[in-house]
Amino acid sequence: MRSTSRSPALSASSSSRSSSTRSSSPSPATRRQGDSVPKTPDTAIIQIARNTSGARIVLDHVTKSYANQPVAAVEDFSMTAEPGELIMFVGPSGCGKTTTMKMINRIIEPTSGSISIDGRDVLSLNPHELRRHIGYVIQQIGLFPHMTIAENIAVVPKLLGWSKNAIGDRIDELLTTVELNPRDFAHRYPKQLSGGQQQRVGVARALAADPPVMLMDEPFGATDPITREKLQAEFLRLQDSLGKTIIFVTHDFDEAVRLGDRIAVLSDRSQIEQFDTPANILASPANDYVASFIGHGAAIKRLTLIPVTDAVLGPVSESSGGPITVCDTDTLRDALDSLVLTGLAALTVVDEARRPIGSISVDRISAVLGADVATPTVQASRP
Ligand SMILES: Nc1ncnc2c1ncn2[C@@H]1O[C@H](COP(=O)(O)OP(=O)(O)OP(=O)(O)O)[C@@H](O)[C@H]1O
Repeated sequence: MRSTSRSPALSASSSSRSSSTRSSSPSPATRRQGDSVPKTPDTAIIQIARNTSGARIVLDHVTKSYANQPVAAVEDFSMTAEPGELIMFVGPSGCGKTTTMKMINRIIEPTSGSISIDGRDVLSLNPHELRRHIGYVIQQIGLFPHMTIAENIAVVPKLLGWSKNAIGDRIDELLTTVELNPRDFAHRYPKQLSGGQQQRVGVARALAADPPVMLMDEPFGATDPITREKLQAEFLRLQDSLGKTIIFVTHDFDEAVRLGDRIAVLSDRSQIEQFDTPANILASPANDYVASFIGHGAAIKRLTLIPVTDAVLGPVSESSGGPITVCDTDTLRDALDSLVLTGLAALTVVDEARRPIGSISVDRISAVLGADVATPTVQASRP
């Protein structure tokens, strides 16, 4: 099931889930609709929110059984996301990815098990407050159509009682961060933006209160492949500087490989088939299920993760010395693309100052993947 189009603010204000006080809170099963919402934020939430550069999330034996369903949607799920990690949930439709993720900000309440953020039991916190401090981005974006872009981004900071000036500064900063000029975009309405631009605003809005945790449910799924790739690249740059702890749900294994620090490959009821780095999963799938999920082209996918300098480079004399070169910051996949496109046997690898440091060929790329290819053992000269 895909997420609803509720924004963090909307889900906070329209949710019928109850609030509860810390430590003495009832279990999820006994929380009642209509419990009062504390006016002042819970101190535990303030402490979580203070840690803006990423929090540790622990899910411990979490199960979710929906009413009248014969089997659990999520069964006995345990996982730890370290501070600043970008964890990808990948699995087929209906396997429980979204349910698992939505239990972290309590849009969905677990049936049993515990979830903590930086050691604080999420299930004992006020869910409305909690959601204001967890960024949430979804495929359907969920921008409020009757609000300008600036007003959309301002929703959560307003709820948190920020001053007008602080909110204005934050809007400018965030729009600039997601590469939308505030002067051009702040006063437009969502329908006056392209899908990709709206998605950027969705990310900006989720970041508004500088949350330590972001939950992202197929955020780029509705965009065309070119926009999607651009949004992914921007998002990676952003995450490099922000270092949030992110749980990111996707159907797309290639997206998981491209973005994730670690990937959880899930099967029915959110059973973890493998939880590891993209490189390790591609190199050693844990079982047939994971291998079939990776699909064809595992070798090519692995090349996208390996820098060209991991190959034993040949002497520069092996390459044509022509104008087409490969940078030492490129991946082996980039090098392979260039070799295929030029039809050359080898290409020169250059450093940042464009000085030749060696050459790369298809054989040398294959050797990195463990293929038994005889390549001369001349080491590249490196400055
Ligand atoms: N509110 C609900 N009531 C009953 N069953 C539900 C509800 N929400 C989800 N389910 C069921 O729980 C299972 C997991 O759903 P979930 O949306 O978490 O899967 P998913 O992996 O995110 O799927 P998709 O990739 O298609 O979004 C599915 O079998 C789904 O039909």
